[in-house]
Amino acid sequence: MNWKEEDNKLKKEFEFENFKKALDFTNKVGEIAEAQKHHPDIILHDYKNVRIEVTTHDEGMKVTKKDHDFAEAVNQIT
Ligand SMILES: C[C@H](O)[C@H](O)[C@H]1CNC2=NC(N)=NC(=O)C2=N1
Repeated sequence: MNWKEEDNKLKKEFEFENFKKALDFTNKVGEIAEAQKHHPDIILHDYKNVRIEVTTHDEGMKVTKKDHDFAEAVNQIT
């Protein structure tokens, strides 16, 4: 599935084989966030699932091109 837009956020759920892979992915997402200076909420839950949610705080919590660019960069590492 691609990213869903809900509550003024882009959201996507990822499932991995195990906790280590989920954590590694989480760290890679963090690198992208730092590189783009655009930071998501990253929820690692049920030991092997990661939910990413992103919105643009500087625009009053609205979805902008920055969020779409961020989502595309995350898609590239999955
Ligand atoms: C100065 C700094 O780059 C800005 O405050 C950045 C930080 N990371 C950010 N992350 C997100 N999701 N939205 C923002 O508006 C935002 N602004």
